[in-house]
Amino acid sequence: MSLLEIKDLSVEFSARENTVKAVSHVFFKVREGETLGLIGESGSGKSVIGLALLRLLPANANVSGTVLFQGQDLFSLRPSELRKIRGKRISLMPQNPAGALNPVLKNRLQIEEVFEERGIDKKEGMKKSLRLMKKLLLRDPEKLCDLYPHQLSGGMRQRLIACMSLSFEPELMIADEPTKGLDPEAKEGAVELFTKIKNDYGKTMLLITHDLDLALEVCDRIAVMYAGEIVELDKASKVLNAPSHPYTKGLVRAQPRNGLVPLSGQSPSRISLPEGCFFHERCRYSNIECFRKHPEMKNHNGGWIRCHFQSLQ
Ligand SMILES: Nc1ncnc2c1ncn2[C@@H]1O[C@H](COP(=O)(O)OP(=O)(O)OP(=O)(O)O)[C@@H](O)[C@H]1O
Ligand code: NI
Repeated sequence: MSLLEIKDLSVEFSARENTVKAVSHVFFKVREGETLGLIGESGSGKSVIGLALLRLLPANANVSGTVLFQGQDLFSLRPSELRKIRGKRISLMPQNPAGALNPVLKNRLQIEEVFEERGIDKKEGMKKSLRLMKKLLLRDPEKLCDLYPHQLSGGMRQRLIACMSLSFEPELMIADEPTKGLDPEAKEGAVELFTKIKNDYGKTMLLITHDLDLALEVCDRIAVMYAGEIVELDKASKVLNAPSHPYTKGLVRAQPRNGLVPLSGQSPSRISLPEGCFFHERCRYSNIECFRKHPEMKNHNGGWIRCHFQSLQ
């Protein structure tokens, strides 16, 4: 069964006299126990999806579509009902973990405060967090709790936040750019961390990342975003080792291990998107049809692709 189902999700931001189309007609399901990756270049709409489904976007965001969590429509919940889900049944590890911790509070107090805010006994919560910290590769967690956030490395901070999120036993974890700003060693640690969260705790995850190595190691399936829409969705190994969409091919070739061949050109303006395929200007296969007609998502070798010429690839 799908734990999360997103149907026709669109997000527009009104900014002065313009409208920015951040996310357009996104569909996907995340099955119980599955890790779905969201990849795509900066500005493609990944974080906005994570924030939209928890209704955490600012007031100038116009959101449409349906988000079902265990069959329950999150967009029709009252704020009090949503608060019971947010941070507890669905946890979000934000894009900037440093910003998620208060710099003047020792780690122990941060953890206790998070439990208090959610109406959970802080001593109980602390015990649970410490147990998780031991399991999730943090040495000497007691000592770590007596330090301030800035005394921890980026990787340690991330583990601390992961433990805090996991202690609420969320059914779904959303992690936004968990390896951003980490050094190579900490990045490897993050792969280990998320693999453990997935395998030992069987968590269902939505993993938003630029880090294709992390995505390949941890994700079961991957959705590739371009200019606010999904252009390819398939098993992780297929998307990253044998991509079908010309954009995904470019993204994979731009990886250091594949020669760092950059994808030329820029993604289109989100204020006036092209009529045809959003990728046509940068695509080496494009022709007149791509210029005129916006491609629909189609089945392709068991996955999904938004391209007029998938049969040629
Ligand atoms: N509050 C906002 N007001 C106006 N536009 C916004 C707002 N938040 C996001 N956007 C726009 O929405 C689009 C998608 O942004 P988003 O942050 O989801 O990208 P992303 O894929 O997460 O990028 P990155 O990889 O850099 O984190 C961008 O064009 C961005 O400028
Ligand atoms: Ni983002």
